[in-house]
Amino acid sequence: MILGYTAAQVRAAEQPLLESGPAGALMERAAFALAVRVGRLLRERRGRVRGSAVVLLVGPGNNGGDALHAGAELARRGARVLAVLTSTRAHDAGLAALVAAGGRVVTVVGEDGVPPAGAGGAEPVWLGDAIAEASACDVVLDGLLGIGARGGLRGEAAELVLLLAELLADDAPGGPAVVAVDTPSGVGVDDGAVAGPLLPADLTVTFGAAKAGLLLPPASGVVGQVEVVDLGLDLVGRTPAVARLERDDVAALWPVPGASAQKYSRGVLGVVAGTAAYPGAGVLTVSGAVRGGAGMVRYLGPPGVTAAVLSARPEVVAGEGRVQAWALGPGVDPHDRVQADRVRDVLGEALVQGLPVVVDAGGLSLLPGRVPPWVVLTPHAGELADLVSVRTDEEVGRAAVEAEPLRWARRARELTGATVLLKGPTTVVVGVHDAVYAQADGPAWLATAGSGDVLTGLLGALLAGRAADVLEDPTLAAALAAAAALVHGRAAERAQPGGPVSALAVADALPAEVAAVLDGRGAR
Ligand SMILES: NC(=O)C1=CN([C@@H]2O[C@H](COP(=O)(O)OP(=O)(O)OC[C@H]3O[C@@H](n4cnc5c(N)ncnc54)[C@H](OP(=O)(O)O)[C@@H]3O)[C@@H](O)[C@H]2O)[C@@H](O)CC1
Ligand SMILES: Nc1ncnc2c1ncn2[C@@H]1O[C@H](COP(=O)(O)OP(=O)(O)O)[C@@H](O)[C@H]1O
Ligand SMILES: [K+]
Repeated sequence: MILGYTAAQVRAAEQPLLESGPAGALMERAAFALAVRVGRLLRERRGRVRGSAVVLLVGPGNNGGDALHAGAELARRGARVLAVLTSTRAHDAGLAALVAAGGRVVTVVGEDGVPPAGAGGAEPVWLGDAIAEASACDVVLDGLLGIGARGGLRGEAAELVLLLAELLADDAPGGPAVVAVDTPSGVGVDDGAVAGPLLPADLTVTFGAAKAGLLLPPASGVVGQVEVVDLGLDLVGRTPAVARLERDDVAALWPVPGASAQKYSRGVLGVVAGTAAYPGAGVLTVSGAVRGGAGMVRYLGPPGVTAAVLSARPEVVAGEGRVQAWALGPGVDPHDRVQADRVRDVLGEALVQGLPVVVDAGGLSLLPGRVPPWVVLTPHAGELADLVSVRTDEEVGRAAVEAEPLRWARRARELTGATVLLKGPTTVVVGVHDAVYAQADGPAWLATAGSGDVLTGLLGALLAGRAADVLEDPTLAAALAAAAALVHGRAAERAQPGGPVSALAVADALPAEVAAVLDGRGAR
């Protein structure tokens, strides 16, 4: 599990180490680890460190200090290192170390070509020249802002990043790798907000612990691979702001049949999905459930859709009967009276009986005022925007939700009482006690019609398999939702690595992905 902490939590955990060790020791350790990692990257790209070109983008604080010290280490190993200062202040010891190691320092600040005070006599250069150097080097280190950032980048740093990011986005492969120092500069360290220009990173080397903003969307889309440098911070007892499950965590959550299992004990899922207008949603939802490992699936819907469901998945049983959980709503047009009433009735009954339920798509507008946390909503951004807008006098649009997914997922949880899984490139789950998960497991190919229906069925199967546990401990609902998002995302990659997938292909890849997750755990 990767845990993400706030800037304040990391600073508090650093404090005892800063007080007990010699001045600058922590930064030197951080910078040395950064240099080792960048050295590895340079060897992968150029065969060796000596002779390679590294450009440091340096801001006013300790984040710039990290970049300068790492640059000094790389210069000692023979790299050609250029530091570009974007502020009138820069970390003194870092500057001195870089200069002593043979690095060059330029500044893009200063009026009329006069170098700024306190920048070690840096040579003034035009912004365009600094950008040309950065775009032609092997690795750019983004050390403009770290956990001291307040809001997005401003001033010369913002201009530099805007233009460089545009240039690198347009460039064919072969441009520099971008390594973010601690965080891509200017991201919301605690909330993953993106306000202003950013340099998307290939790799983020983060110090002490992952910062929450690196895991949360939209920033999670620009961090590249995240590597945590262990600085020995003691974070025990501090509740992380966000968690990201990995395969081992999911293995521990997944219901595995014991030797004496039978289909009913494994969990029966009831599905109400699909209408004459959207029959495929019924097929995809039951496919997610059957392929995801439900003990049994019961389907309720119009005769035409039932026929399609049974022809695609003969394992399904049509009609009513006892279930341990429900999956409701994919392909349900709220104007289709019969199927909409069925969703309402089933939901009402499930709430009375106290059964876990997944509610998706058309089912979201049929939800009563308040529901318990073992009801899991699975909207995409547009559906969540509608849900909030209908229940408040706030006029929320899809773009607003995409800009601040966690904020709006929390709002939806507050308004409904449900556990909320907000789908997107990074899927955010908010559950009981404000537990937050952020999963980024699927390729962008997963953004294809019907793939959300498969997730609904899969999560339904999971809730049915662990229904009693979820009711006893409702915090589990969010963890299971995050687990379903992981398996769903990885199944898409497994279905066609690096290429397009159809929703049904994602469902078909679920058994192999579940087996891979469980590999080594054994049956319990
Ligand atoms: N603690 C430790 O021992 C260790 C810390 N480490 C490293 O330190 C980093 C944190 O360093 P930090 O605290 O100096 O903050 P940092 O992010 O470099 O810059 C803040 C400065 O930028 C400015 N500024 C703020 N917002 C701005 C904006 N939007 N646009 C423009 N400017 C803005 C603001 O200046 P002000 O506006 O207040 O004058 C402020 O001075 C951390 O990420 C990690 O890399 C590691 O070495 C491990 C050991
Ligand atoms: N850019 C992306 N990268 C990875 N996964 C994505 C991306 N965009 C969407 N997804 C995932 O694809 C699925 C789409 O679901 P949804 O929007 O409900 O589609 P549908 O309603 O057609 O089934 C979700 O699981 C979502 O998390
Ligand atoms: K940075």
